[in-house]
Amino acid sequence: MSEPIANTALAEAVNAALATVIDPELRRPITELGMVESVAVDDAGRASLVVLLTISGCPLRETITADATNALLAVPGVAAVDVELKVMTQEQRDALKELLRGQGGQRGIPFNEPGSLTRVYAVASGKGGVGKSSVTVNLACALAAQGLRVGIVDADVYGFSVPGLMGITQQPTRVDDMILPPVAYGVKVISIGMFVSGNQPVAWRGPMLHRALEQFLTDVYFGDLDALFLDLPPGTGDIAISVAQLLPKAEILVVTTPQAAAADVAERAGAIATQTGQKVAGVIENMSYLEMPDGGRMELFGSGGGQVLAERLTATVGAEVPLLGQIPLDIQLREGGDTGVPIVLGQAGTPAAAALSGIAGQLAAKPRGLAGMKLGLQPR
Ligand SMILES: Nc1ncnc2c1ncn2[C@@H]1O[C@H](COP(=O)(O)OP(=O)(O)OP(=O)(O)O)[C@@H](O)[C@H]1O
Repeated sequence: MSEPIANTALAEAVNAALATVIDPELRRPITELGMVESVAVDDAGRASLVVLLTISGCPLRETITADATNALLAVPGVAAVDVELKVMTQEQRDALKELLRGQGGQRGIPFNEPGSLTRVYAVASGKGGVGKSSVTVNLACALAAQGLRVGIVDADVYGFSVPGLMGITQQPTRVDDMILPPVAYGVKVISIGMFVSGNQPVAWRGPMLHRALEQFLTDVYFGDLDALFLDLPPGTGDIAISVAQLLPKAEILVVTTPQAAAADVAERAGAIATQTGQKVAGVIENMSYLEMPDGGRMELFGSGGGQVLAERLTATVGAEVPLLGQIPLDIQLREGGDTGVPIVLGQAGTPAAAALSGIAGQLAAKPRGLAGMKLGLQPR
């Protein structure tokens, strides 16, 4: 253990600097997480910092080392930095888990707690290939870019594609029974794809899917989120039912193409809400048109499907279901998906990115979910 820093002003500046170092997975200052074991600065201005990692193979050790070094070098009076990495003891890890999960460290789905303000959106579609995953990823990134805390659960078990769309190759870190999701563009992402090796198909049936989703929602540490998106498999299968059971507060976002036939199938995906008691937050029409070089619009997949679907769902569920936006076809949207840089971040000026950001803006404008919130009144 090193000596405490004698110079109070320097000690304060060093602590303040370390408080700016954010753990890349937990997204909280390393000082709050009990990750700073000790810090000392000698007369020559050489700082010695001991950082406690959650697990020995922590994939982000280099990021933490570099961030802590840079933060300390910015402190006047610090000329050089040595970082020693150690691993937490079981006791320290337990204390960390308790800090993250709250007193008693109980396990459960945090988004269902009465005080949870997270808005949960289940992104559904009638059929595959309409751009559900691309829309999910872009909405999440657009909200994160606005400073919101956002997570994605890629529950599209048969066609998981979110990690690829966001350029994520890192595996989740396990801290005992707690899973820390990789973060890309400020969005915490967990996917079935991170738990199967290579490109193996997931041949799971209903009960297993339900358990996998339940585990994601219980064991993955998302922290306090403003919005959580679930990318569902296409159709009205088991997962949609599981989501309704596991996250009754989840609102459904239905993605469709403008084609009348696609809207017909999508209506079934949205109408499931009448059976599950969920709310339909809105319809998103994707692949609405292709902008021609002369400024004209070619409606490759017909037109009007999104509006018709919104009207039909409004009638079916008995509450206003708005058409939240129409996203044009854009090669750059597909390319952004292929390279792992969502179009709202990589090509923000394009009409497709503007349409996606417009939809994200409508979601961001909604107040954080207050339904079922406790008033916090205590009987005296
Ligand atoms: N507006 C668009 N313009 C151009 N390409 C698009 C657009 N939307 C989606 N795509 C492309 O269409 C393909 C299918 O999109 P995506 O994977 O997002 O669909 P999906 O509905 O999630 O499919 P599945 O349910 O089968 O996983 C991808 O290659 C994607 O890049």
